Amino acid sequence: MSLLEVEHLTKVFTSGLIGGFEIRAVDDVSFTVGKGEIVSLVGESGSGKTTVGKLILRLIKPTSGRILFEGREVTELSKKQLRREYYKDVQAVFQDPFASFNPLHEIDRAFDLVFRSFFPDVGQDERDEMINGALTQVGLNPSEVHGKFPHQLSGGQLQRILIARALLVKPKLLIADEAVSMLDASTRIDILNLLGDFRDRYDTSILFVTHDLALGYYISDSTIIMYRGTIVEMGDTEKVFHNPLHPYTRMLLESVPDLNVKWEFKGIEPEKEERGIYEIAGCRYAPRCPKAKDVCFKIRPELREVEKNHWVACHLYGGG
Ligand SMILES: Nc1ncnc2c1ncn2[C@@H]1O[C@H](COP(=O)(O)OP(=O)(O)OP(=O)(O)O)[C@@H](O)[C@H]1O
Repeated sequence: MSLLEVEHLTKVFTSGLIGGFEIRAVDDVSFTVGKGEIVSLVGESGSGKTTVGKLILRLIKPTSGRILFEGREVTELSKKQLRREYYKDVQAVFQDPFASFNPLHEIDRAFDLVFRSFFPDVGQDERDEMINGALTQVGLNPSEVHGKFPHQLSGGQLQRILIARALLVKPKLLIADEAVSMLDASTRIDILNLLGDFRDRYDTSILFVTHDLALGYYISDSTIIMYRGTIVEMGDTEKVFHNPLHPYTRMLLESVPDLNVKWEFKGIEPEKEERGIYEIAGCRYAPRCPKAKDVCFKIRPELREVEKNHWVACHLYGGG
């Protein structure tokens, strides 16, 4: 049994009040995260990555489908079970560290809820020791953090504090949603290394949500490529990156800026029409796909295992 099993997960939002249309932000998505596995969820803006993370965290409810954590249905947990049990096992770090702190409170207050919820019996000395240990582990000097307000620290420092807080709980699963996107390149690598180190030490599983292919490749064992709410390709990271099969994955990989290539103006792509995309019965990528055939617009291709631990949803690979 995997630590996390996501089965046929679907989330439909209604957009706009008058003449509103439905957005199938997550559409029949299934995947697993094993114990100690780092899985990247990759896709461009609007592909549904954050919605998947929010559904797993039970911040929103699915329209249909199941989320099993250690075999237990997450959608059926009560608020009390979520607070007391689930969030002890599943923690998250989001993109914008500034948004996660109250600007009027000293940084130290950020740890209050963790201690109230998960370590209510810990005394002040032990609490200080735990916090200082966690801060040191993420490369911070505790004396430079205590008593400070958020505006007195950099984005990188704040993000490290949030990671320290999440890891203090020693969760079984960490959802890192664009957790390093706002950081400069060297801090970013430090934090990625920290996450990898934490996985090695505590066997923590990580769902690493990113639009950045290079970061996903660097950190993850498995990769899931999403396009407009659907999984188009997934499997061992090495296989997905070195033998990409779906035309969308190939296009994404070809779009990664190369240090040897200079910018050249090629015109501005017109904005994509959301409404049309969600009404396509077949592959959502068909309108953009240079290889699309008639069947691609009509029938949704199923994910097929094309080699061991490598799945692709594309009619070019018999995905009908
Ligand atoms: N609460 C909501 N109400 C209506 N539509 C929503 C809501 N949340 C997300 N969506 C829509 O669902 C789709 C998927 O959004 P989501 O934030 O999951 O994508 P994403 O891949 O995480 O993108 P980004 O990288 O830009 O955060 C988008 O079209 C978005 O506009």
